[in-house]
Amino acid sequence: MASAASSEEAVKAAKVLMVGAGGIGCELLKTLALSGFSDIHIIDLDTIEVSNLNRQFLFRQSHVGQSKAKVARDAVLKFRPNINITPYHANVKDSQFNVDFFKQFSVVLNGLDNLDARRHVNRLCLAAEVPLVESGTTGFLGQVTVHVKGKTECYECQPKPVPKSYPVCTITSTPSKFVHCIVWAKDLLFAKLFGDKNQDNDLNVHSKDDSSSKTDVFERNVDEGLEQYAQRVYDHVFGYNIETALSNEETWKNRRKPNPIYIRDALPEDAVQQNGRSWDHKNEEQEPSAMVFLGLRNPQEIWSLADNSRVFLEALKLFFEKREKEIGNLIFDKDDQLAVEFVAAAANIRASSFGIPVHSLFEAKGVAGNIVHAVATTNAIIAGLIVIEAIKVLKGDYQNYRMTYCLEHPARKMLLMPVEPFEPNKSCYVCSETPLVLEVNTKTSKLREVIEKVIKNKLGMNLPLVMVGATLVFEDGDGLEPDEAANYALNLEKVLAELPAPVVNGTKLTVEDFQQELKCSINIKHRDEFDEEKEPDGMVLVGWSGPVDQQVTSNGDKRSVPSSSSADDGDGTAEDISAKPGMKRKLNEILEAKENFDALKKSDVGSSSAQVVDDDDDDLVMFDEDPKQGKKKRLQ
Ligand SMILES: Nc1ncnc2c1ncn2[C@@H]1O[C@H](COP(=O)(O)OP(=O)(O)OP(=O)(O)O)[C@@H](O)[C@H]1O
Ligand SMILES: [Zn+2]
Repeated sequence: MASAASSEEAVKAAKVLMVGAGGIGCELLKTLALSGFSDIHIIDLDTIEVSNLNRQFLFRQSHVGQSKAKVARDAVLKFRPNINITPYHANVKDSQFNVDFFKQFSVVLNGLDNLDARRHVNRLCLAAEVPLVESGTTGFLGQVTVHVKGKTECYECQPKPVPKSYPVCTITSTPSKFVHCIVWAKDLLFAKLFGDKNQDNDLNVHSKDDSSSKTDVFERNVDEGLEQYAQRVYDHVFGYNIETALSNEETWKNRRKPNPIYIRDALPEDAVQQNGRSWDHKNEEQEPSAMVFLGLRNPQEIWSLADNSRVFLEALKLFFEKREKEIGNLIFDKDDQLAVEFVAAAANIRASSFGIPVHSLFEAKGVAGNIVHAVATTNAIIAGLIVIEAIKVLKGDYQNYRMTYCLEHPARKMLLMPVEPFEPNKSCYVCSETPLVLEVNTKTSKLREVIEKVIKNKLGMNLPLVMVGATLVFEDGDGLEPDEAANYALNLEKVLAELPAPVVNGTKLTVEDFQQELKCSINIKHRDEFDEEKEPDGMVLVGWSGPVDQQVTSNGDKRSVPSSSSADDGDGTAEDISAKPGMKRKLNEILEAKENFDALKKSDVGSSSAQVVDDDDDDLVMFDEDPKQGKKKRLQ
């Protein structure tokens, strides 16, 4: 029992940092405490919500609104009063959690739900040389990976699958699946009516009366009653726009034609009767809901076209009546009841028009919010595996490190698929020193664009510093002298070739983020032209296929499984895995369970909510999980 004893010692001596006290985190904290860990620090930025209570069992109704990290600590101290748990109700990206902070820990354990925070922790762990055990779950799927500097790959060594996306024309003109109708309702119609009016939008906004003018039919006319306005929008998007689309016969040669739907067809009798109703003033406090107003109680019920039409009109009116101040700034949020009602109803009416099966509000919400319902048992299994790997890490037992996948369909009676970890990727810019290559038009692109599009967005740096040779051309962050700040602000607006130290073909840039202690070199390659559709940034990081376009976010960090990470060809086969450098072949047998493997490949394991899985070959981004990020969209 020598190794058991040493495990015990390792556990006792360990000082552990847990990041995230959500679904996985609650299970993890409990398991750590019950396994003998006695010095645990927890960071979580969030407070407890009612929707957490079904699986984050350290929390109770009375804790709603309180810090997750603090309540989790108190709950565990009740059954392990003699251990030390230090909570931080804070963002792990805060500057207090710098490299020195990370250095005090023996191991870091992630129970996060987004790519941004995961990348940040990865970088700090590398800089502090502290091992990281990463994890993620999506419904029945889960995974745990071990990242030890120099021994295994880092979290960013392999690209993560980008979120599922759809060609714009499928969304605007030829939907064939319910998800296409949802994306239309959410990213086009909802955004047009309630979001930023200045954003590009592919909805046809001109009516037949004034198709030559610039008037936008979505603008409410002065003196136009709300009911009249709502009906006009309805008729435009479900009637007129469909008729216009039908006039292009080519489109429908090999497709089923849609039916235009006008309000008079959907609600022949009572369309006008809706006029003049007023909100129940006694219930002024309640969240406005078209469903509640219309007496539709069951979100799992499939509504008729008439009911969907009523919900559509009512929700639109309620936005104007009750939430007018927000109009112009709204971004679809799956937790916004009225927004979900509007999007569900609009998607269903569009689906009816295109002969696509309609769905309940509950199902529509799941699709619109990219929700995969979290499974408490998966979280518990994953938390157990994290502790197992953490103990190996503490003992330095690196021969036995495993990344483990929790599968949806047990194969050969196996629920878990352990895989030997990959070696570090020699061309990973995060954990190796391989320079990146940036193709850019140095005569037209400004420094600001390179910093925003490449250094911050793609490379994930928060407070970058940019050097051209030995000349500092930009620095971010507090503490700059006013003249320095002014100088950098000037540089930002200069094109690369005109910077004080000119950036031209062959120049080497050094970019650095002190907070993340990450430094990398970028070799500049001048290129005159870029394809607007395929290369919308107007610059390309050559060979870079990392988690670039991951708006993924709010909740949707995407972890990759071994195969999908290699050539990004989406063909996840056992061969792909075994061929991966550093990968041992002994798991081929297990990998024959292709059903499991495909499930893993498609489902982007890594968070409690994931992209909608779709089998189209489209690769255009329409989804966006992080409301702070702009919508990504490219035409094919
Ligand atoms: N940057 C961050 N710093 C600290 N904690 C974070 C950060 N990003 C995410 N978290 C925390 O990670 C946890 C992830 O847990 P989980 O996936 O269960 O999400 P959740 O928000 O609790 O649930 P859901 O999103 O399903 O409603 C959350 O508690 C969240 O607050
Ligand atoms: Zn790496």
